Amino acid sequence: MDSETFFVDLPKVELHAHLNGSLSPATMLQLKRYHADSGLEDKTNAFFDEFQIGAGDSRNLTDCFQVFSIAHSLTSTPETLALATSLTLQEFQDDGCCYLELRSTPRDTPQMSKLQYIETLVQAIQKSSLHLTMITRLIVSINRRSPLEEAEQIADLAIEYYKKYPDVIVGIELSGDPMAGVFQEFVPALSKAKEAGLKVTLHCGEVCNPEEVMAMLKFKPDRIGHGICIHPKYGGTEETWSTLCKLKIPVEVCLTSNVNTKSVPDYDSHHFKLLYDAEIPVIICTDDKGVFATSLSREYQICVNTFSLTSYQTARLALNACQYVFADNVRKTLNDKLLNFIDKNSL
Ligand SMILES: CNc1ncnc2c1ncn2[C@@H]1O[C@H](COP(=O)(O)O)[C@@H](O)[C@H]1O
Repeated sequence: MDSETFFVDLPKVELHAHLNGSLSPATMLQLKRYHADSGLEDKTNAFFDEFQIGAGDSRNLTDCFQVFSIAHSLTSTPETLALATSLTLQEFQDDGCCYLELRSTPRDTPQMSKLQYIETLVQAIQKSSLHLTMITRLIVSINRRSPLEEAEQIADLAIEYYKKYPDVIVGIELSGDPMAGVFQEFVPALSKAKEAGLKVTLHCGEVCNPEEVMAMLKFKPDRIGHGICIHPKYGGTEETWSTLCKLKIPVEVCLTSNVNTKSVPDYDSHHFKLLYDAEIPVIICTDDKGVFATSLSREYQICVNTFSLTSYQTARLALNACQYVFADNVRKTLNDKLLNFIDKNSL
């Protein structure tokens, strides 16, 4: 088996993928075509080529948050949102993903309410599950820029939909520009969701803010995203690092996203190695595969090549990731799939 095939064939779980950042150029083109065919206004023409942030791009993490509005303008009706979701799910499956936790921020648009946004995603996921082998679950996102009433509203909707569709909705998360908003103010909304049974993941340490990192770790989320500025070498403190080492909260690691937004200088100096060596659970993820022109199999390949992991270590990485999926009832199925792959390939 050549190495590229190995990384695609390896059954992988994707636990950190923002829907509107995951739209591939092919999906965006289909959405544009849909707009043209149905007479919907397409405001993206002038900006379409600006969507991807590549390796040599001069844009940074702050600039990155502006590009999402390009995708947003193509997913503002229930039909386009459903189309974007089903095309994206198909792409993850084609890349060898066997379980996906898709995340997205419900938003009001002239054509749909937040409630319709969640309903549309749930329906699109359920419909796709009829022909896909990949299992998909949904994490509802709260944007750090949201006013508190909106965060509360989203938490209430997440709880309502979790009760209605417990086999689709599994968690809630906090994301968006890390320079905006104050974590503590979102704690009541997140706690309410947690008490109702939803799992919680937080974007944590994407920029240097040790006080916030401490508050987030003390909140004891089920997972954290990125976890860059936690070790003192990366803008954290002894306290933030020792707390993470003690709590061993699993970290969703997004290599290319961090390199392309210049949150870390290059792959070699990515904090994956520190986390891995400290035996903190790490899950390789894409973040925004469309924006950063990547795929889950490519992220595994980059990780393995950068840190010289053996095929056995690679398979263990994918196997361990299964333990941290929010849908407890599919863990065994995923585990068995990986063990089968390891066995079949004599790893
Ligand atoms: C690069 N690192 C990141 N850090 C923080 N938040 C991010 C992000 N990448 C994406 N998002 C969040 O996901 C939204 C787009 O998908 P949805 O409209 O929700 O599907 C962005 O607007 C931002 O809030």
